[in-house]
Parts: sequence; structure tokens; C-alpha cells
Amino acid sequence: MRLFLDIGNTAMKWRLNLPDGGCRQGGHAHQRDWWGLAAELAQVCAQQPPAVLWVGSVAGREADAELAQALKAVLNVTPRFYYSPATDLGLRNAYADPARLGVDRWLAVVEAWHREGAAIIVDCGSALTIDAVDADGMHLGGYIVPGLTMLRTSLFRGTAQVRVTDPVSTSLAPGRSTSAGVENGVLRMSVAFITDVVVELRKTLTDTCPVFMTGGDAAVLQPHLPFAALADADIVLDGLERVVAAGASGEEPA
Ligand SMILES: Nc1ncnc2c1ncn2[C@@H]1O[C@H](COP(=O)(O)OP(=O)(O)O)[C@@H](O)[C@H]1O
Ligand SMILES: CC(C)(COP(=O)(O)O)[C@@H](O)C(=O)NCCC(=O)O
Ligand SMILES: [K+]
Repeated sequence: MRLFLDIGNTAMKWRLNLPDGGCRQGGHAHQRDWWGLAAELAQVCAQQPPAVLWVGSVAGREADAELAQALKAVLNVTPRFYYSPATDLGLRNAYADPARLGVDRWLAVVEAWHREGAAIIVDCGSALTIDAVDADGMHLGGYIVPGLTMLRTSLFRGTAQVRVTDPVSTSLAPGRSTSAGVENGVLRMSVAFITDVVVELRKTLTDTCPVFMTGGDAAVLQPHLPFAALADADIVLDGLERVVAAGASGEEPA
């Protein structure tokens, strides 16, 4: 059995491949409790202990080493960690220092390109990232900005009175309360940013270049975008499964 993990800064997602070709998957916020996560996965795999365990993590190498230790101790499997390479499966990483590119971003780019060729990938996670890849598999780089929660908390931390204290029916309209001013403001800022980048990128990529939306806030942002996009919550896990199936070597975090 193969077990795949996508570890972000807020949430983790897992996928267990089953003998019948299907899979089980789940995920939730992790609070960086790596031993608790390993124990939970031991429960998940109780009936089907994984022979192979692959991890795509952006939690940092120290966290990866602790997670690896926990997974080895609890699941009795040595996890392989996949980090962004310079090239893989026909794609080329835009970064001069390829390993610095978040592996979640790289895996989503790999998966999107193999499905659609030229593509734009928006990951609405703890950070909101946008990446582009051209028809030849050249990663063009991208952007990293705070996600919705980070935007809100930066306002709360940086001011005495700005708080979201009551429920808001969020829209792009001017807010008529502090709560609505914040919720509509961070939404509109994020939507405007995504739209601006997509319009710009479509001038060099094909003008119908597909846009993939993923991440915990994708469902909040997508309805406000003035163009169709492909919602895909699993694109990072799909990319990890793809590179492993193609023979990725991975590494044990130092
Ligand atoms: N149930 C949830 N738990 C945590 N974050 C959530 C949840 N639902 C929506 N979010 C939003 O999604 C963001 C996390 O995005 P996600 O893609 O799940 O995590 P990661 O950034 O770890 O990949 C949070 O900052 C929050 O704004
Ligand atoms: C930008 C990210 C924090 C996004 O991760 P997430 O918000 O999904 O937790 C992650 O891709 C990362 O740590 N990247 C490293 C820096 C870079 O990609 O340039
Ligand atoms: K992510």
C-alpha cells in the first residue's frame, strides 16, 4: 500500500491507495503536532499498513525530521520526502535554487501541466500562491501573498480596534461595518490580485489558458472570479502520486 502526505503550514492531507485501485483520503489542520499526526495515520492504516510512505511538506526541514521520526516510530515505515527538483517529468523549475520552491507549488505545476499543458495554478492556502507553466513545461515562477486568514490576523495584530466580531454576508461591496469592511476588503484584494495576474499571464500563455484553484480558501474566492476556473482540492496529492509513480527517488530529511 502507498500512503501520500501533503503537509502545508496549516493543514495536512493524506491519501491511502487501496489494493482494489481505489483510495481513502482525509485531512485537517495539524497545529504542527507531528507525533499526533503519526498516531492518527497509524489508525487510518491499521487495516492496510503502508509499505511505502511519501511526503510533500512545506513545514520546514526541522519539522520534516521530527515528522519522519514519528512516522518511522509509529508506522514502522521510513518515509521518503520529495522536494522541488530542477527538472522532473518534462518540467523545468524557474528557481535558480530549485529546492527553495515550495514542493506544494511544484507538484501542482507538474500535475496541471501533465493534464492541460500551459496552465495557471492558484493555491489559496495559508499563503496564496499563483504559479504559471508554459506549454513546453517551463515553470515561469509566481507570486506569494498572505492567505485570507493571514490577512485578517495581520489587521487584528496591527490595530487596536479592527476586529471581525459579527457574521458577515461577504461580498465585494463596500463594507458597512468593521467586520464587513475587513471581510469584503480581504476578499476583494485577493480576487483583484488573482484576476490581475491571470489577465496578465494570459497575454503570454494562451488566452484560454486553464486556471486551477486549490487550497482551503479556493471555495471562498472562486465564485467571485470573473472567469471560469478548475476547482481541484487534490492537485498537490495527485502531483505527488504522479512523480512517485514515475520513479521519484525522494530523500530522508536530514
Ligand atoms: N477547516 C479549515 N481548517 C483550516 N483552514 C481552513 C479551513 N477551512 C478554510 N481554511 C482556510 O484555508 C487556509 C489553509 O489552507 P489549506 O490549503 O487548507 O492549508 P495549507 O496552507 O496548509 O496548505 C487557512 O488559512 C484558512 O484561511
Ligand atoms: C508559499 C508556501 C508557504 C505555501 O504553502 P501553504 O500556504 O500551502 O502552507 C509554500 O509553498 C512554501 O513554503 N514555499 C517556499 C517558498 C517559495 O515557494 O518560494
Ligand atoms: K498548500
